[in-house]
Amino acid sequence: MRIAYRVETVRAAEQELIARLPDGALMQRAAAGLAAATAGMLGRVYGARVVVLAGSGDNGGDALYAGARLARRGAGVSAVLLAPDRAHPDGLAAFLRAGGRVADDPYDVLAAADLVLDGITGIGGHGGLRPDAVPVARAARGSNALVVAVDLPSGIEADSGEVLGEALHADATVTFGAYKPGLLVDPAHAYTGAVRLVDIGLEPHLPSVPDCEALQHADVAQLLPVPTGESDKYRRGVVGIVAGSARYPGAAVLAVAGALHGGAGAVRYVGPAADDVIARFPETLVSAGPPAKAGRVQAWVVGPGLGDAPGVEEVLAADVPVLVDADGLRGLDPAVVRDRAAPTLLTPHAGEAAALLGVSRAEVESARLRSVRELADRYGATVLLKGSTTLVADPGGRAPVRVNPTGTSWLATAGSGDVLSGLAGSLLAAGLTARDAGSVAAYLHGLSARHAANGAPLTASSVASSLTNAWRDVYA
Ligand SMILES: NC(=O)C1=CN([C@@H]2O[C@H](COP(=O)(O)OP(=O)(O)OC[C@H]3O[C@@H](n4cnc5c(N)ncnc54)[C@H](O)[C@@H]3O)[C@@H](O)[C@H]2O)[C@@H](O)CC1
Ligand SMILES: [K+]
Repeated sequence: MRIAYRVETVRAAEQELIARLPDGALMQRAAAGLAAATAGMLGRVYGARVVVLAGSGDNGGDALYAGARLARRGAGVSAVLLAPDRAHPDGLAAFLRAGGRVADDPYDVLAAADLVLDGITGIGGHGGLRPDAVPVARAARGSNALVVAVDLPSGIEADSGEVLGEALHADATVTFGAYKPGLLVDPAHAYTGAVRLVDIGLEPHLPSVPDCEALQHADVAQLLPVPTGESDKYRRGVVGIVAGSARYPGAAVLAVAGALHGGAGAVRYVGPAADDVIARFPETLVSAGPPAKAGRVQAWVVGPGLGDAPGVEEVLAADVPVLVDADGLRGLDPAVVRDRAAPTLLTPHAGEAAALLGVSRAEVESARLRSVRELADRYGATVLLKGSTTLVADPGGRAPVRVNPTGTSWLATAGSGDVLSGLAGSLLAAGLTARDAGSVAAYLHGLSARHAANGAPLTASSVASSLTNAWRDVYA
């Protein structure tokens, strides 16, 4: 599991740790880790041209101390001080002692740099880069140098993953002590490049429950339902799919395809696309009547391609977990969802989430963490917000928000959400909690898309059929 903590928590842990260490020791740990990681990226340190962008806080201090270490190893290191009279005094002194130089002209040194250390702001920065830092950041990004963010890319919001102004797009980020939510969640995540965590001994001082977490292969392998000797198709769980319409029969087929790959013992389909579903997947149990008459299921999926057809409230009246997606989300009444005793999982994309929250789509996309938490609270339900970094939140902030790390932009294709809903519904029927079902489904779905795309456009059908490989991948 990759876990992330908000700034307040990181600072509290740092204070505890600092109290037990000699003055400045923690910053030295950070700088040593940063210099080692940077040296690895450079390959050859001796003779390399490094530029340190140093802001006025401790983030600049980290960068200056790391610059000093690189200078001692023979790199030519120049510092661009964004606030010359407020630069970290001890860091700057160490930097100068090691042979580092303060640049007369930032643009000259940046044009010739092999590597730039971005120490403008770290966890103390808010509101995007200040106007005077913007041209320097742009020149760094416009050069041929590798840009390495110190702790986090300057200009992003560490806690929320928002980018409120301009930020410096890094090729890699070296972060200290713990991941921060903004390193995992878009849009900020898109600025980080590969993220490396440097251990500074913070872990024992951090609480056991983080703010965000991202599953890894091993976590998913543990959560996936595996049949045992006593299993039969009913004990493995039956998932019911209420989807499709005369206009959108394909959504039914894709949701069923996802469900068949999700580990439930059987898939029931209820709706007008039964012929299409059977033609493609003869193993599906189909029925034309209302959901209540379809036979027992352990979870329902309702919504993909449903159009204006009714049926959502009827499904929500069932006493089993229900996943509501797509058309099923339109005008969904929070009171109806809140009154349910069994779990509910809502799976909106940004546009659907915006409609439910009564805000613009852009607002949801720029503040994904806040939006998913707000929706979960409003509906008293687990919410999976689809997108570049899919998020899964439980209501009441009880559990860390899950951030899916496997997404790929190739997934932005028609029908891929239908596959996801069937897959997650199948996992619900197999007995996973809404939060686990949603996050495991998002993980497999992203992995499957990477298999299916392999560097070229994919189709939703191929995402469904590659799910088998994604499962194997996770177990391997
Ligand atoms: N507390 C500690 O012991 C440790 C802190 N560390 C480093 O310290 C950093 C936090 O240091 P600080 O709390 O001093 O904060 P930062 O260095 O992140 O930034 C604060 C400074 O930046 C200015 N600033 C704020 N927003 C800005 C903006 N948008 N544009 C330009 N300037 C802006 C502020 O006026 C302030 O002077 C961490 O990110 C990490 O790099 C590490 O050395 C590990 C140990
Ligand atoms: K930074």
